[in-house]
Amino acid sequence: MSQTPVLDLRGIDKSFGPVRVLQQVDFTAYAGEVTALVGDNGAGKTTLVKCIGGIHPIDSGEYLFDGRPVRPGTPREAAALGIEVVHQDLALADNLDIVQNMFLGRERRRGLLLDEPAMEELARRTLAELSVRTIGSVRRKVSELSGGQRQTVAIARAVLWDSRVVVLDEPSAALGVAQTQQVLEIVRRLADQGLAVVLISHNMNDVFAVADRIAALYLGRTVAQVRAADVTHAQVVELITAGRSESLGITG
Ligand SMILES: Nc1ncnc2c1ncn2[C@@H]1O[C@H](COP(=O)(O)OP(=O)(O)OP(=O)(O)O)[C@@H](O)[C@H]1O
Repeated sequence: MSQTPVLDLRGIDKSFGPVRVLQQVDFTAYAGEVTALVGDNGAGKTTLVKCIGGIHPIDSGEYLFDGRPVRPGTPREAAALGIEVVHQDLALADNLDIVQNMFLGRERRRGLLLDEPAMEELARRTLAELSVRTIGSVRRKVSELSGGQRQTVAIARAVLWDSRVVVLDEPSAALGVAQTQQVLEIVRRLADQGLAVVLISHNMNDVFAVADRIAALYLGRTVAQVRAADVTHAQVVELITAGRSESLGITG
């Protein structure tokens, strides 16, 4: 494909002290596609995502955004590029309402005052574009929401800012079947709206339900970047657990 990836990381190394967590990792993600990032516990998925999102500086390697070299050094710098990460803990403030959470730290102001009507309207519109079902009033406290609704608010907060890339770290980890389904529908919709979506998941059903591409890490190394349509569940499980899939001709 001749299309330039939105995210293109090449030969990324990252160590914490003596521990080499990422070694020569390659990772690409394209606009309009869901790229699943898979790997066993400790494979380095979260670390890679934190490098992408500006939380961890990479030690070496190339980081291209729209084909241009970048080095986001903080989440704010990543956000300025249009990269948003929804972390596993969601980082929502329970005692605040949905609007306050969505604009936390990036509030809209009119003069000295907060522009509540504008924030409310934008929150409502963004949620309506995403939500499978209604989430109720945007003035509900986040503590009142279900797990799926909380995930929806966290995703809505991430896409509020003309984002180009949204990274979701295990969005369905704590959800039941119906809520997982809703979140997956949102994930698909984000890609259909033209975002590059990166989805970390351990659940092969979720991966195959929404992913266009699959990138597999094994012990901190990239072992495959493939189209989901070109591989089977069994092959991906083999990549995750053994770092190779004989039938793909990858030697690991
Ligand atoms: N700040 C840190 N200091 C030292 N080691 C770290 C640090 N962060 C992560 N690691 C180590 O790096 C390795 C990769 O961790 P990471 O959380 O990226 O894996 P993961 O693939 O996201 O795993 P999981 O699926 O369990 O979340 C692990 O061995 C972990 O102990």
